[in-house]
Amino acid sequence: MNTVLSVVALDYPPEKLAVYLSDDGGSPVSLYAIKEACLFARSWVPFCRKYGIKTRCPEAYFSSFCDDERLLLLSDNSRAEEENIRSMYELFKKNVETAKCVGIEGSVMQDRPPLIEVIHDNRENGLNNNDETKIPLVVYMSRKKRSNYPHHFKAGALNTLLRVSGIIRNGPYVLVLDCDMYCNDPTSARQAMCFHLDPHMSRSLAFVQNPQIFYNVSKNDIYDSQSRSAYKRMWQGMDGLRGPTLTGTGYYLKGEALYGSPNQEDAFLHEAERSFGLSSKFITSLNGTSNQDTNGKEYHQMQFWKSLKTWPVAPMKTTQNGAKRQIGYSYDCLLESTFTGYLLHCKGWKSVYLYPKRLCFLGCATTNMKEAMVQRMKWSSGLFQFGFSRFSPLAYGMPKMSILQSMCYGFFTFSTLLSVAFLIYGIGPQLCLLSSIPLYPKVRFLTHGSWPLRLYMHPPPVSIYTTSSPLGRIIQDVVERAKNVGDEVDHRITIRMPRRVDNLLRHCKSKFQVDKQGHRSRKARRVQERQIQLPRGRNVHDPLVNISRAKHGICLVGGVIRTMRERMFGEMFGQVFICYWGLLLSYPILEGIIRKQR
Ligand SMILES: O=c1ccn([C@@H]2O[C@H](COP(=O)(O)OP(=O)(O)O[C@H]3O[C@H](CO)[C@@H](O)[C@H](O)[C@H]3O)[C@@H](O)[C@H]2O)c(=O)[nH]1
Ligand SMILES: [Mn+2]
Repeated sequence: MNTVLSVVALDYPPEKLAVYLSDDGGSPVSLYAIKEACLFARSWVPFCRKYGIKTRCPEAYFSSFCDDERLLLLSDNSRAEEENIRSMYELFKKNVETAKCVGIEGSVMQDRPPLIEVIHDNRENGLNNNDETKIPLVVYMSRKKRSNYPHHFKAGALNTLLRVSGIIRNGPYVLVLDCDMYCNDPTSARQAMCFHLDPHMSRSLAFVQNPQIFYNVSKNDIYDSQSRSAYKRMWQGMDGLRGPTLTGTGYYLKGEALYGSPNQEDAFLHEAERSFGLSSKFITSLNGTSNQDTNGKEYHQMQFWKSLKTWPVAPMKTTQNGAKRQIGYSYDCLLESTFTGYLLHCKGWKSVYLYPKRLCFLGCATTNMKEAMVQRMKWSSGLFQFGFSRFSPLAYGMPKMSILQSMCYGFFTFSTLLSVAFLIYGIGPQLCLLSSIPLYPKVRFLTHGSWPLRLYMHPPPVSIYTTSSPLGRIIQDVVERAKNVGDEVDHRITIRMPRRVDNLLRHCKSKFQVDKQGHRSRKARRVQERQIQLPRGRNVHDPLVNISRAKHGICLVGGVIRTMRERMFGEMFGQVFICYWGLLLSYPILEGIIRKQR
């Protein structure tokens, strides 16, 4: 509910804002929680507006992370008010946590009817409310589910949301936010609108993407949650082409982009019924005329869902030559966001990367190795499937976008194949060391692989030099990048490679797995994050990781003894180094395995 509260409090005219919660679990507790959250929001939002509070996610605001903000903003007089709000928040949390005790059903039914409920209607008391106390429209939605019927996971939920929101308020721009993220800057919508309303780019701009950054990443970031290579480099680079790809959360999308092509003068509305099906309400909303008063009762009725004609299969549009074309979020790939973003780029839409100093959105990263692996596996298998589908960037994408852009997409989708190279790289040099077969030129440093980059060490004088002189800073930057490459190589060998094997072992078929949702306790997460947390019980990765470590160790010891005996220091230097670093860098995983075995 913190996600909802943080967007309800966005610094944007409340009458132009509508917040929809899609509860794909269909849990009565969520419905109860959002009602309670709305009650709390009536005090929380005016409080935030009054004191210009930046962190409008209450859990974050009342945590120790925001001590400075609280001290800066609040004078002694307002302390009492803040205490009052805090106790209201605690009460809200307690009510939700104990909801099951007061008879609210906690279990989730597999087969269930759709439900939509307007939780807060900002028009019910007329439009003359005091702006300070007004909050936007809040709607709860849970779509129909049948256990024997595909629901298409998040893409299905998003398409239903698009239809529902199209009929209720029909906002032209949509912010998609996962339930494990929150809005960290109330001006985020205004920032995005600067791009969307810019006359130079608005006609072809489909979405403004924010990076997906997590608040609970420790200094070591052992699970690589920051995805630095993506958010700090690749997305910036793609911004110079047609823009970064869609990352699934924290983006402001122009709804129209999903239905038509850029620079099209509403042409997609001709013969709209043929194109979008028989929902007259939805057609009206596409014409931009639907802006109904929300009458809470109306949405309880099945009639509403009937009029909506929710898409059971991929939403289709019939083009002028009679061919069917998919619209909305695509169901062709489990990574619905990246894939839909790619299709938008293929149609000629552009995107923008927004990476402000104060991040607009913050999320909760995975907290143990199993979760991290499951998530990465979902991404890699989704991308792999996409790369080899008929929509492959190298076949379908190449004629529709620039070579550079299709190469970027090609890199995402085929980088899974690099694991084969890394597998060879992680076995070959070590075994050759053991058998005294030199692979690298005699200590010729900058010629092969990433191992020389890892030579970088950080003694104090080097640190002082690198931080105090401009040249030093450049060197430091280069070295940081080199280290990142090194980390990436190591990450591939130690984490991605076993994951691929695991993926293959698990019936060679991709499966969508949802991670544990919600915001985790920051403190608990920080403590955990210092050490790798391996899941309990036997895991298919353990033997692989153990074999890999044992091989590194044996090859290192055996290889060094042999090198010394045969006096081949120069020839074997590179291979000895690889073994040494391999062992050293995988220490956290070894530690995790040992701790788990104990
Ligand atoms: O059947 C489903 C499955 C998921 N979700 C929602 O989708 C979001 C993302 O799901 P999550 O399990 O958190 O996936 P992650 O791997 O953490 O998500 C990353 O990867 C997804 C693509 O698989 C992107 O869409 C996300 O934005 C990105 O954060 C969450 O809000 C879920 O509630 C649904 O609504 N219905
Ligand atoms: Mn998530």
